[in-house]
Amino acid sequence: MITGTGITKIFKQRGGVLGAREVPALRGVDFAIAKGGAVSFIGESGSGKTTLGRIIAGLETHDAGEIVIDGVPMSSLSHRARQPYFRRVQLIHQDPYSALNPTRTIHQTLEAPLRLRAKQTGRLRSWVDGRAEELLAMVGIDPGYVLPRYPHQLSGGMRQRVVIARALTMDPEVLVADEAVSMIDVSLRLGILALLKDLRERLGVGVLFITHDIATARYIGDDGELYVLYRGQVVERGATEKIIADPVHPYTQSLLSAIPVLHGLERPGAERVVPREMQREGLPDGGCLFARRCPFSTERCESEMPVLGRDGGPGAETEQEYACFHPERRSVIPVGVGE
Ligand SMILES: Nc1ncnc2c1ncn2[C@@H]1O[C@H](COP(=O)(O)OP(=O)(O)OP(=O)(O)O)[C@@H](O)[C@H]1O
Repeated sequence: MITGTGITKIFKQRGGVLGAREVPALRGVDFAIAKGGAVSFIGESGSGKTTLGRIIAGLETHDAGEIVIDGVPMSSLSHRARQPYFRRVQLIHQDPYSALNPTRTIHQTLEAPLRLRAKQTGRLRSWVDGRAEELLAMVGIDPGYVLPRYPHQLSGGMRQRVVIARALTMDPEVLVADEAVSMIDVSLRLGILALLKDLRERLGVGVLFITHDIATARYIGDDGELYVLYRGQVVERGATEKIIADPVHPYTQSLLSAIPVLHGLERPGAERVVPREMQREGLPDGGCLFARRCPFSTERCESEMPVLGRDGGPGAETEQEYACFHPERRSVIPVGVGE
């Protein structure tokens, strides 16, 4: 189990004439990823998804908050002592082209981490080659074909499978898949998503899926949890299917309204939420982060920041949380014709 409480990250960007400026990438994010669970973080570009994934994988520091892995708060450990914990979280890079060293064969790519793993777990070195073959077979590629080859000799889809196999060398509990299919050919995407789903079922490995695309979040974690991030804040959280069917936050509703309708098969939902153009000047200070774009915002939204709250109170049957003063369910998703 991996949990985060109040995860906050502020980047200092060197500005032009105005000097350095602080960019809050994450504003007190709470999350929990259970073993074998599927959690998706969704949000538009700049919402803080990648930063959060990197923090969870131990590749980025945070300014406030706590990450707890298997009951151990990471802040209580030295940098060195944290490493075995962060080994349990492996990041799958979105770009399979730059993620693999072009000068190494796939055999060499897998051999190095497997040797380390053999040492850590007291196995013989002879275990390494067999394990490399096993992992490649597990991700659906022929070891005999792939092992002697260099990355440039493989398709994007195959490379992404090798990247996943490499992540599995460390026996992770959680795979962080950051836009894992965005850079590979559309025709190969479903195969990679199906593989991640399969690994969840077969190995019980948890998947943290980071995406701007609600359809992929739905595919990978239809039984999981969805977190909707907007400008570093979780604005809605709950069971993926529930949020997709019944979004409450206007930002989530606007994301779902943007899903294209399949002509002849679907018709648009009864309502559509279209965000207003963002005005650069006068960004809300202290108010709801979405207020200036929200078609339903009121004076209160401009001056007070809503916090994530539970629907129906503690113990409510469905646990859906949202940060909005004017929650209203709107049926925005396309519905099948004849339903
Ligand atoms: N190394 C960095 N230095 C300064 N600012 C950064 C850095 N990394 C991210 N940011 C800023 O932090 C905010 C969140 O970025 P992040 O990449 O986490 O968002 P994202 O939701 O993953 O976006 P995308 O989908 O475009 O990758 C953005 O405003 C970004 O400009």
